Amino acid sequence: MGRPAILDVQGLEKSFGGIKAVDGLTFSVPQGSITGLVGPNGAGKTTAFNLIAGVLKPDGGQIRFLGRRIDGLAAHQVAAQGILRTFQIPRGLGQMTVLENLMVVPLAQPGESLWNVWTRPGRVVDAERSIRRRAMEVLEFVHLTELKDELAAHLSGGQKKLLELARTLMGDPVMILLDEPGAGVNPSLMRDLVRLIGELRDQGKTFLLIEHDMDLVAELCDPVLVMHQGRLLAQGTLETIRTNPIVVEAYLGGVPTA
Ligand SMILES: Nc1ncnc2c1ncn2[C@@H]1O[C@H](COP(=O)(O)OP(=O)(O)OP(=O)(O)O)[C@@H](O)[C@H]1O
Repeated sequence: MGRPAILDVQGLEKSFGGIKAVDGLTFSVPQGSITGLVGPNGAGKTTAFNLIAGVLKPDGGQIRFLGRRIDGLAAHQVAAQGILRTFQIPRGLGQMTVLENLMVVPLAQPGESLWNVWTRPGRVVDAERSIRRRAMEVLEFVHLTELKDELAAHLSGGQKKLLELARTLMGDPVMILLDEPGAGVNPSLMRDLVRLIGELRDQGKTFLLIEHDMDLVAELCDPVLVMHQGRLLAQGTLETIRTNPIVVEAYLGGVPTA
């Protein structure tokens, strides 16, 4: 018996003009897993992520999270259900400190409503204090406390990846979608990132991650889902998919011949 699915995707479809980026995609993500989503360039991985996260609306198909339909919900509604995806730190936030980057994560906070500012200022101050406390806890967890006053733009590639993960943790997600966590990360920070993802999984969180670095996939992911031309081509452990001739063919087809 496999682990129960936390996320279930059925027949998902998305076209851009004449291009079927996601074309009948069906897969599920086991609860408590670190599931890898791999595939050659243009396979549709990023589009699939954006459909799950509510950044894009599907043309067809269904997405269920913990048994409830989430396809077609807006990103903030998907986030409220417990799914958060990492985004590159937007350029504007580069000029804010690491701590501020966490404090401005849009959470449903009473301070957001002007009505509360006028009628219950004390509550707003309390909310800000608790956001700050939470941000400091998250920074401690990802080992960025010492850099809390540094501008985000000054961080290294790996530190930015930690900050991206930290921003999702502000919302205490059930499931985290990680977009190429290994890209541009030096080996020592990579160890930190791998350890943190493992710890968060041990705390009960589920991960779905897009990654091109197969060493990182080998270390972290089980199962691994292979996408090709908008569909699921194969799934299993990395060892089984690596030696699967259909997968090898798909990857070779995607590599330009020099
Ligand atoms: N906004 C868009 N408008 C038009 N075409 C798009 C758009 N987004 C993606 N596509 C196309 O959809 C297909 C799938 O792209 P997608 O970025 O999802 O693939 P991917 O597997 O994430 O690729 P990579 O590994 O290179 O990031 C590609 O042919 C791409 O050119």
